[in-house]
Amino acid sequence: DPNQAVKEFAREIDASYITIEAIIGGGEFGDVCRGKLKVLGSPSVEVDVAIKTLKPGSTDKARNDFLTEASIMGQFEHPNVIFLQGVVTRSNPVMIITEYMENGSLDTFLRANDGKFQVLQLVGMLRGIASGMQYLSEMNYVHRDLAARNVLVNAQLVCKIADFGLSREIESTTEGAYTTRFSNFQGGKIPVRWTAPEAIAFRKFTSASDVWSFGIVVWEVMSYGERPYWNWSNQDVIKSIEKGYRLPAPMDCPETIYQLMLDCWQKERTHRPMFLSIVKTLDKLIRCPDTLRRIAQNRSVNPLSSD
Ligand SMILES: NC(=O)c1cccc(Nc2nccc(Nc3c(Cl)ccc4c3OCO4)n2)c1
Repeated sequence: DPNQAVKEFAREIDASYITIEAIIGGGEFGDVCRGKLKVLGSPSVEVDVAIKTLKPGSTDKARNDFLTEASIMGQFEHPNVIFLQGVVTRSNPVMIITEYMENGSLDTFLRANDGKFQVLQLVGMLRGIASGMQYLSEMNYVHRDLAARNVLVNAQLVCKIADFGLSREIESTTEGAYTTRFSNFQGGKIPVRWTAPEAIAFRKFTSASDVWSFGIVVWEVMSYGERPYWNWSNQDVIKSIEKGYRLPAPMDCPETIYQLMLDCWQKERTHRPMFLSIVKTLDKLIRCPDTLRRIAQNRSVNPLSSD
């Protein structure tokens, strides 16, 4: 029962403890705002928070789907997973309150800062994402939609996994991130260019398919937010991957990081690394920066050409 779950895993916050300061984004259910939350027990102390509001007049199903994200988020506690402060459900609008991530979503942040970070900073972001995903996989949570757009960045460049729940933000364009392959989400709006072949073909979503998506996130980060497979159609992406094509190394990408991507994109899911080993690999590269000096060749071959 979604209402029971949100009571069990999410603290009820009185709306009088919340001050909304600005609208910073929008989503499927309503606005995303920046604001302040009075700290319980010390009302003169306030913390920065992000506030997701459910647009008034939403159906009970939309309310349940909206609050499912909070029920899931409320079960997690990890430095690389977005922290839930609580929910407002006893007054309108219904709200989800989380820690505030100053730099917003990772894809937008990277595009706005193209070329501005050292490789070591980019690898540090990836290490955080892998660590958050290792924790979620240990909690037996399969994300199904790991992508740079669903990772948030704070002022210290710490990356945290966000966007939990059954429903998914639905892209407006047909060729957006999500494509309908089945009638409802349990296989429905699939973000094809981030999704492992077995999950596309027969809905086999596992932590190993999340590892495939992580490989695409690595490519997105090293490409400063480039769109995976550029403007290719989703069908061309599926056909090319089936023929063995893989994304080329981004410009100036270390050989070891490109090899990690290729490992995550093994066709056989049992041959892909686990998140635990990915974190260890990234830790070794960060401890020995010389291993990041050798740059991968930036070659690309058109996979659909007849030859
Ligand atoms: N354009 C933006 O959305 C934006 C811009 C700048 C900073 C943030 N920052 C930001 N920080 C934390 C969370 C979110 N968004 C978010 C998510 Cl992803 C899931 C659930 C939830 C949220 O807020 C409250 O409940 N955002 C978001």
